[in-house]
Amino acid sequence: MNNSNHIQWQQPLIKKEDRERLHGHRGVVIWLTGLSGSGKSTIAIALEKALHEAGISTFLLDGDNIRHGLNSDLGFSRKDRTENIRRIGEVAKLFMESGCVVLASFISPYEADRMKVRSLFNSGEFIEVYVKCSLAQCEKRDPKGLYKKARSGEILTFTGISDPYEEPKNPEIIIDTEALPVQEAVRILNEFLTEHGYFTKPG
Ligand SMILES: Nc1ncnc2c1ncn2[C@@H]1O[C@H](COP(=O)(O)OS(=O)(=O)O)[C@@H](OP(=O)(O)O)[C@H]1O
Ligand SMILES: Nc1ncnc2c1ncn2[C@@H]1O[C@H](COP(=O)(O)OP(=O)(O)O)[C@@H](O)[C@H]1O
Repeated sequence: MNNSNHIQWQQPLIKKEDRERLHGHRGVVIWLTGLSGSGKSTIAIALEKALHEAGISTFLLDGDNIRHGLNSDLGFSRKDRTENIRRIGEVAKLFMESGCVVLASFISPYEADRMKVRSLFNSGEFIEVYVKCSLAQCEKRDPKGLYKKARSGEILTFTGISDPYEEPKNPEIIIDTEALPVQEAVRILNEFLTEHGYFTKPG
């Protein structure tokens, strides 16, 4: 039953801007989308380390990990992927509002689902990063042996093989991991955040 008619929004005294002042930087979501094996987790983990060492409050949300807990009831049908991304979008927003730099690493294969997540945020709070890598290269890397299983039919509806991946239409950043080493991707993302004022102490 939907009880939303009987729920009222509570207005807290402490706002996002107050928490950002405490952290000394802005809250933001860096949303990494791309094929399995494109390098999303590798880049997110390396970026988080660099930011943490620079004194930035971070939180990493990663596909495999979230699917062990919060989203353990979801599979890989179109409907479940959409619900997966919807819930993660809400979680990312909570962490962003806590004043953290959120690194969200999910295949998130559907443009409409990513756009819905984006619509939860104000301008500048959501940065979409397309971690670009050809299917051939992802399959060559196959870090978890999943492409092999997808080709043999052991895994059904596998992104890129038997399920779609829709390339982002207007991502803020494209990182081509066939051309750039991990540390260069980290440098580019760090530079973007610095140049756009995310690390300056909010007034
Ligand atoms: N069928 C199928 N298709 C794609 N991926 C699969 C599948 N089955 C399991 N896995 C593993 O689950 C990880 C992707 O989870 P996500 O939550 O990021 O997927 S999605 O955004 O809901 O499409 C994905 O992680 P990454 O390889 O890091 O992308 C895989 O390890
Ligand atoms: N330039 C690069 N950027 C990111 N990962 C790379 C790069 N070159 C090679 N790799 C390798 O590709 C694999 C990417 O795996 P992973 O980060 O788990 O991808 P995803 O999270 O997108 O599934 C890792 O084994 C990583 O070491």
